Amino acid sequence: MWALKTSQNFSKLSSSAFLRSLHSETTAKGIGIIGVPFDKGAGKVGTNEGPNALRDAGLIDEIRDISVNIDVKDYGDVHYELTKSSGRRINNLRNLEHVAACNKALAEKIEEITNDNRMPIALGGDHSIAVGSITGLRRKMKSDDLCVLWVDAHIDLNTSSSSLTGNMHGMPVSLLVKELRKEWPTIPILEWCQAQMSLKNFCWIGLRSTDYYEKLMMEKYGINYFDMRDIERMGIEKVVQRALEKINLDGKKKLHVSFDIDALDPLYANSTGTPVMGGLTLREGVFLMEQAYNTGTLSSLDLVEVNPLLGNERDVENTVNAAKLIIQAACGSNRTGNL
Ligand SMILES: NC(=[NH2+])NCCC[C@H](N)C(=O)O
Ligand SMILES: [Mn+2]
Ligand SMILES: [Mn+2]
Repeated sequence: MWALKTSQNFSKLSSSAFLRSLHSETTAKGIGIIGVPFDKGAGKVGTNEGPNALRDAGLIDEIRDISVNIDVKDYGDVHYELTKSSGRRINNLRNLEHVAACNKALAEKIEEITNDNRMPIALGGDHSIAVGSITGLRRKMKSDDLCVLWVDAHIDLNTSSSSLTGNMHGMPVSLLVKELRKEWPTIPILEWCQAQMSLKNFCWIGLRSTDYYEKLMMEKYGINYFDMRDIERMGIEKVVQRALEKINLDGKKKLHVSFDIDALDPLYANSTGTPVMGGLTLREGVFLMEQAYNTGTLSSLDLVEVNPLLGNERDVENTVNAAKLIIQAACGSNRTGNL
């Protein structure tokens, strides 16, 4: 009896020591959740309800449950104020003043979270929030230290003049990269966003809907992408490996994943504003994120475009659950259980 007790204690102790050592290698820091209740970049209302739908479904506690070593802090939601709003389109941009103000506030929050040595997870919100999220991350880095995996049905590369909708969730990448800076007029309220990334540090996975101008840009700049056909041909594992080789061959860069929930097939995530049939399965989405986590370079995440006002009750539940699984995978959750 005594012997049994001792050996139990011993194995308990050694396994938690083992876990600690594993974690200090992979996630040396905690996690910082920031809600971005924002829908002014989208054509439909409702993504502003995304962060609370995820919290109400137990996201924060479920991340805590992944492991005793996980330290999660919820930084609450981004708030912003408009000094004045014309309420009109400016340069074809819908709600520009809101997009500018919200993203400026978000960039500051992301900077604060990274200063606290935590991995920021931004809960959208529509995809325009990637502007603030990536700008905030980049503040403490050199131009080439960050690479981005953009998981999406869309490429979100429109500019103010090419966009057919004026919705800024279709434009975040073109605001972030230097190659497309000349395509933009000077917009003083966006001056804080410095467009210093290079397209060569981006790779897309899951594409199946691009506009004509976006396709032209893909050709012109030889953009890195793996569309649904590539996933069909190679399988998700190879696709993610190749994508990471393209943007982070030596593994020295930090990896940001910008995950638009519409990358998933509407079967799993129908509660989103611009669903496109023929997307990733939930298993592929989770596996992709597990691979990203396993590189040990994953340092931030956006999970965007969950819209609890769209679809029926079942759609909302599925979409929120899918988003939670993706986020948990980014935090090191293991599908066969965690110690
Ligand atoms: N983040 C998104 N869901 N983007 C959808 C963009 C759709 C379309 N390309 C547009 O510019 O409006
Ligand atoms: Mn999309
Ligand atoms: Mn998107």
